[in-house]
Amino acid sequence: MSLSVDISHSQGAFRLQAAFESPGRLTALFGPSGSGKTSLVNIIGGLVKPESGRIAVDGRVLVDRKAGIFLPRHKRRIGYVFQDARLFPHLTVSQNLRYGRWFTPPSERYADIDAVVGLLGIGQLMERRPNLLSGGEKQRVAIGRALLASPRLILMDEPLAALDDARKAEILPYIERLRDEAKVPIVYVSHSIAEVARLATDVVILSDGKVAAAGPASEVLQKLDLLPAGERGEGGALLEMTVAEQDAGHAITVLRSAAGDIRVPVFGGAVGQRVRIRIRARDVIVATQKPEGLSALNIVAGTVASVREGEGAHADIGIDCGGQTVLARITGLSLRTLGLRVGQPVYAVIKTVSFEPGTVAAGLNGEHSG
Ligand SMILES: Nc1ncnc2c1ncn2[C@@H]1O[C@H](COP(=O)(O)OP(=O)(O)OP(=O)(O)O)[C@@H](O)[C@H]1O
Repeated sequence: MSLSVDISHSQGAFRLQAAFESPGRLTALFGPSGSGKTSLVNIIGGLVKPESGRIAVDGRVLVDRKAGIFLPRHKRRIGYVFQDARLFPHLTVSQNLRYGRWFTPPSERYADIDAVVGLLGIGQLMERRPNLLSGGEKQRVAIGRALLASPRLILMDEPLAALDDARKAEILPYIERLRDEAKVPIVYVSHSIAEVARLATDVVILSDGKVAAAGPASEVLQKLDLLPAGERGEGGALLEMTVAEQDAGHAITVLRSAAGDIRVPVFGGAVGQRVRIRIRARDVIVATQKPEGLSALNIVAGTVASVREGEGAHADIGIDCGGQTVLARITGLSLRTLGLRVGQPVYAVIKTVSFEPGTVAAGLNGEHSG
């Protein structure tokens, strides 16, 4: 899959100038309020014609101002999912879903209704009208309707923003399945690191209309200073691991990767299941010798791979643990006291209880670029 964007556009005093390439299945557009996320979504969707530039999805050009190409909205084959589900109130779920298919020529329909209903777990809702659905159920139906139009790209603009935490938790696994099984690239707008860390294969950080960083989620979420200020404390490493053991007696799950074992509060996956965990940089302690007599259950050996001193009193230490990088945010004072330098063997210490629900999730199925 591929999404290629290189556009500029002015709206009043605001100038959006965005260029990035994403090979991933779910590209998160991430940034603070007013950074240009919705403007970019509107340009990708064809609601706004950019002053200059080009956008292509899987090699298909949606707009290329130099070449005089501007595909109108209805020819872009883009499925939208907004914050509010926007279902037709007078139609049942089944009718809402089928509505999505009307506008796609039969020869171009790839989405099968039974498969979509199964993917989103909405089979028991088919005869209900939207007013009898919970917020999370409505959003699942809205995703189904978008998917049944057999789109070539799905644009999700803060689809969870209107839901409470319990409803968010309910719907996230379905978006993960969509990402892994639907074989259609997704652009996902959010300003929550928790969501982005869970879902994104690739991340584009927008700041004041410009791309501050773009690349694989595991790399971009380590650039703490580029993350929106309010979310910086949530940034850190994303590690791909496998469920190795369930220690029911202690309500702990042991995860394994080349980085070593990590113990997290019990997570319901089966042994062998791939998971992705987020380790916040602020939850990691660096030790130059293996600590003993410590309550923290996770002591992971590694080597200092990078040292970046921030503008404040802190420093970000990248620790290579068996090929995956764990990031630690420590004070500049600790950096100097410990004399940390690239290549030095160290231990990353992480408390098990720092892995709250949502920091451990199903891993990516299939290849990164899918
Ligand atoms: N039609 C318009 N005319 C002039 N300025 C506009 C127009 N639409 C948006 N803007 C400005 O463009 C900037 C980017 O807005 P945009 O809605 O894209 O940001 P955003 O990142 O999606 O924000 P949020 O997270 O709050 O939705 C803002 O400063 C906004 O005021």
